[in-house]
Amino acid sequence: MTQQRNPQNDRRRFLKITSATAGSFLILGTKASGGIKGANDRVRIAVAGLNGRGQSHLSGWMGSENTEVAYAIDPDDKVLARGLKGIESRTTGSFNTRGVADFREALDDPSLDAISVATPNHWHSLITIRAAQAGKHVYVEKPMSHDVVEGRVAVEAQKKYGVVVQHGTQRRSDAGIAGLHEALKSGKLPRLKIAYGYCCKPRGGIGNKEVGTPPPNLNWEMWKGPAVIDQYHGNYHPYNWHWFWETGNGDLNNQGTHQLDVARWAIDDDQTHPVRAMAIGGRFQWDDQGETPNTMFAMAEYPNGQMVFFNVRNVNYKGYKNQVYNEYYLEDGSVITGEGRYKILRPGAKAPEDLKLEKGQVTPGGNWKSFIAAVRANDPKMANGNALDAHYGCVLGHLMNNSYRLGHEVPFSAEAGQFGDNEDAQTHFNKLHEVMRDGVGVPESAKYTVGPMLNFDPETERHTGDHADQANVLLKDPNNPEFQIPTVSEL
Ligand SMILES: NC(=O)C1=CN([C@@H]2O[C@H](COP(=O)(O)OP(=O)(O)OC[C@H]3O[C@@H](n4cnc5c(N)ncnc54)[C@H](OP(=O)(O)O)[C@@H]3O)[C@@H](O)[C@H]2O)C=CC1
Ligand SMILES: O=C1CO[C@H](CO)[C@@H](O)[C@@H]1O
Repeated sequence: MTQQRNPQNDRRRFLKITSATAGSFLILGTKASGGIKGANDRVRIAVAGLNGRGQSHLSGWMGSENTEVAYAIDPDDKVLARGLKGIESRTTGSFNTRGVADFREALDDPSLDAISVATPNHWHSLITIRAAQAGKHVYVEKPMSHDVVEGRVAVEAQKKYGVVVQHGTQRRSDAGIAGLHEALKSGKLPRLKIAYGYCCKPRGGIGNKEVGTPPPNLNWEMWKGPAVIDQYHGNYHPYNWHWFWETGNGDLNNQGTHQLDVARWAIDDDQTHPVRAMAIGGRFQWDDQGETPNTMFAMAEYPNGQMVFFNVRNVNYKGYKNQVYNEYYLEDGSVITGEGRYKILRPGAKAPEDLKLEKGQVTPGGNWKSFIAAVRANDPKMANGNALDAHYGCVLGHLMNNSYRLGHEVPFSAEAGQFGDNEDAQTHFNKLHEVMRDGVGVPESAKYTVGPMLNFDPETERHTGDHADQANVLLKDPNNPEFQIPTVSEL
């Protein structure tokens, strides 16, 4: 996937894409409607990935003023045709949307302003990087990166080409959450000790599917892209790619990316990455093909001593408690809960009290309209959840996952956690363990996977110390030759 700079494009340094994809391009189109009606400042956006979240992207852009979906992109003929039909019926033919299997074709169009990415995770950084090089603004779904190294390249590409990159962490557009974090950082509230994220939503196993040949409607090379996958099986798509390491990041960096990002956002502004991270968990009860854990307790520590704790719990059971939110443990012993409408339980108090806070600073309009406003203003600073914040939030999860992936099995017991002298971590892990033992009914014969405490250097973005050699391998996925992530110096 080689690209060369085209100096003729002054506005966005459009890059001509020189390499062709394997296989032929599929070009479809919605019914032409007598031409584009919008004024010159109409934002023309491409949507990549049309199956699930891509539908929300389409609705978001269709609900934004003077914005046209110029391209619909999907490597699956059937999904693409269905997507185009939906666009046509929702816009009564007023868009002139082109359907393509290969995003590079959209990036090749000088009249395109932006691309929104709702593909599986292994594509997010590469499309972001190539779009930035082509001078296109990017709305990229969470997690912006599938590994640590590609996330950094995406950050540098955004900086170099000056495009807007907004991360699909829509809580970044919530002025209520921004207000709480501003209050925590300004000293109006007691100092934050632990930012705790929960991703506890019930899910089920995915069974086992035989390896075989991809269906004829799927351009498998374009689906795989940068991910090295030995053999196709039907469990990769749609959606269940989340539970395989080469394409997904488990629920920690799936649903959990939202809560990881909120937790990291609450940490002091001068902190970038944690210096230590570890995780313990397992894939309990489901006898299936999935690789990522359905249960996890993880912790990370920043250079200033502030911590992030995280809890993933997906195994359903009678009495399941849904927890998809954040909590804030403060140094004076207070605990803040609630999202948007916060309550604080102060030490010694019998009940929590309402926390009345000023709204914080965000670009207004919610996640979709704020992005369009930033694109129209050509101002990357207006992004609610910019590339750098996206990187820091995603890396937090990647480091926890790295620890888990290097873990060893120990008996399923409350003593399994190895948190040094961190009593808070032991207390919170014990709560998870009790739910898994008493609620879910995980048998004593089961095993936890306990990851090592990994050290990380926030400057070099490399693991250091014990286990560094193995952990550094996990910082960068292998890529297929045609879809290599460029290095920063190649940008
Ligand atoms: N912010 C939010 O609240 C949410 C965010 N998301 C994020 O959105 C992303 C998509 O998730 P979801 O829709 O659930 O996943 P799906 O698997 O349902 O959809 C992904 C789509 O992308 C297509 N695709 C694969 N490769 C490419 C490519 N190279 N170019 C264009 N399209 C491609 C897939 O093709 P095929 O049909 O062949 O599989 C599929 O249609 C994820 O990263 C997820 O984290 C998801 C839900 C909510
Ligand atoms: O299951 C899901 C629904 O909510 C999440 C919100 O981002 C998705 O990413 C996830 O795949």
